[in-house]
Amino acid sequence: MQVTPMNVEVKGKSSSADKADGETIIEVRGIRKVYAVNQTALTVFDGLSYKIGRGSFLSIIGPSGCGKSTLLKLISGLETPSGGEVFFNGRRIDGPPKGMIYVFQQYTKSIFPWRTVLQNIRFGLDSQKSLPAREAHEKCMEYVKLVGLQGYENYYPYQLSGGMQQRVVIARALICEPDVLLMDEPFSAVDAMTRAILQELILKIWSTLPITVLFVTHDVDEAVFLSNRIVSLGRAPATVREDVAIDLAYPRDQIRTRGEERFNGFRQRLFSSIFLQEKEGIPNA
Ligand SMILES: Nc1ncnc2c1ncn2[C@@H]1O[C@H](COP(=O)(O)OP(=O)(O)OP(=O)(O)O)[C@@H](O)[C@H]1O
Repeated sequence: MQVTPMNVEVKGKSSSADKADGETIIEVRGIRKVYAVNQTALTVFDGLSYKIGRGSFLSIIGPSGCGKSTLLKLISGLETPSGGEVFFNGRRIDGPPKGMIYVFQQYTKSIFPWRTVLQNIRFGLDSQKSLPAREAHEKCMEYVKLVGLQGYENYYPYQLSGGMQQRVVIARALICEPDVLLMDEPFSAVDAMTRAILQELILKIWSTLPITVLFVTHDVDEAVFLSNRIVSLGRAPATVREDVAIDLAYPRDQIRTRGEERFNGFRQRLFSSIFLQEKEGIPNA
């Protein structure tokens, strides 16, 4: 399936091609997170602070189990910090706030198998019940186009590939017009080529819509390809080990960008930092 060029104009929002980190949209201030595991305390964060600029594409990387997903859950209000605070648009978060949407890795668990593509996307609009049926349909169709699924709107999930199902989930998230899209390993369940295509798709979406993307991934290359900033966490209790501005030019291209010498420079620096930590954690490695 081809990624269609996007000519969608999302009503009520201006397009923001200039994606330089803007004012702070999210602030994590001195957060602690302690889990109780088998009657012992596991401290994942012990006073982490960080500010995220509006409009950024920030990837969070780090060794396995360092707390990447936990950080995303704390930011989204799905998890409560044991100490410290998270602010979104200057307001302290004390539960999932309006304006943030979570996209998980396991699209099969987020998609409704008994609903068509259009009906799945329509579900994202259900909070706007006042929207007349025709307008709702037109809006859903805009998002079908945005994710390149035109022609498939009446298909059921079982009739779609994994990558197409993840597109449905992304469209359903975006139709809520969030300020922040939180993505936790969203492409790790699809094959390598589909993943490369979805990476380009999410970049096109990010450059079209005024959204901030927080993206958790194990894949350093994916993080460098997508992000304008990468935070690399150390092992728990996690601190920010590296905070790198990825100043490769946008629009990025799977072949040209990955061939750039500076792409490899970023990749090498971040990969070695994580790899050495992973190795330290394995006895006799
Ligand atoms: N609900 C929970 N209860 C207890 N421990 C948890 C819970 N959620 C996460 N943990 C633990 O917290 C630590 C951080 O987990 P988290 O999933 O945030 O790490 P991660 O960096 O995203 O991991 P990975 O890279 O392997 O996906 C891990 O040791 C994990 O076992």
